[in-house]
Amino acid sequence: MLPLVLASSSPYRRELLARLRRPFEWAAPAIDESRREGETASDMVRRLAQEKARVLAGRYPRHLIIGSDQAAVLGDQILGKPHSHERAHAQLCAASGNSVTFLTGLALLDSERDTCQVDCIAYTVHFRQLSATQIDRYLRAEQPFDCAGSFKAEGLGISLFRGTEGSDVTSLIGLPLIRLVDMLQQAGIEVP
Ligand SMILES: C[n+]1cn([C@@H]2O[C@H](COP(=O)(O)OP(=O)(O)OP(=O)(O)O)[C@@H](O)[C@H]2O)c2nc(N)[nH]c(=O)c21
Repeated sequence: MLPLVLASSSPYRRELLARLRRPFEWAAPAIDESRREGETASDMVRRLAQEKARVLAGRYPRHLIIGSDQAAVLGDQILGKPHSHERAHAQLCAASGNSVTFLTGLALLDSERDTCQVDCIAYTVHFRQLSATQIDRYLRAEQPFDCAGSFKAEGLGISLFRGTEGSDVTSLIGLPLIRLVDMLQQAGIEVP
């Protein structure tokens, strides 16, 4: 059975993968994450998930490598990680009263056979009407500045939601575990 590698710098993806109780190594994939002209958000996250896995194939040549990438789509905007209070505030102001769809690309690369399974999972969040004061209070309490969309759904972020739609909340948090279990099974790894 090939050893498992998570191609990610995200602590949240590591926490999610640990739920499956299989040993794994992780390494940060250094790739250019910019969107190509004319590329849809779902094509982009599928491509970037694969690139994150493939960039580590030289270092892990007989492994199953997991890559993932997320984009938050609000109308014609793509919301990335805010990295600051000001940008997070702007993202949540734009999301207030609206719906944001999180597209999460997932790739499982068998670097020995050079075969790759790829998918994109959608999860939609409907936001409450939020005042500037509520947004400030939330951001000071949770500081979700390394999270696309500027919240942590597993934490206080839930208080910002009017409702959600989607089949796997782990895809919202960053790594779609239900689909990943299918892919691992396809690659010969049984979970549980
Ligand atoms: C909506 N949401 C997004 N994120 C994080 O936002 C980031 C999306 O950004 P990314 O897909 O570009 O990944 P990142 O650059 O962090 O890591 P990489 O794998 O090395 O490329 C991921 O780290 C997600 O885990 C979230 N993290 C948590 N804990 N909770 C959430 O609700 C949540």
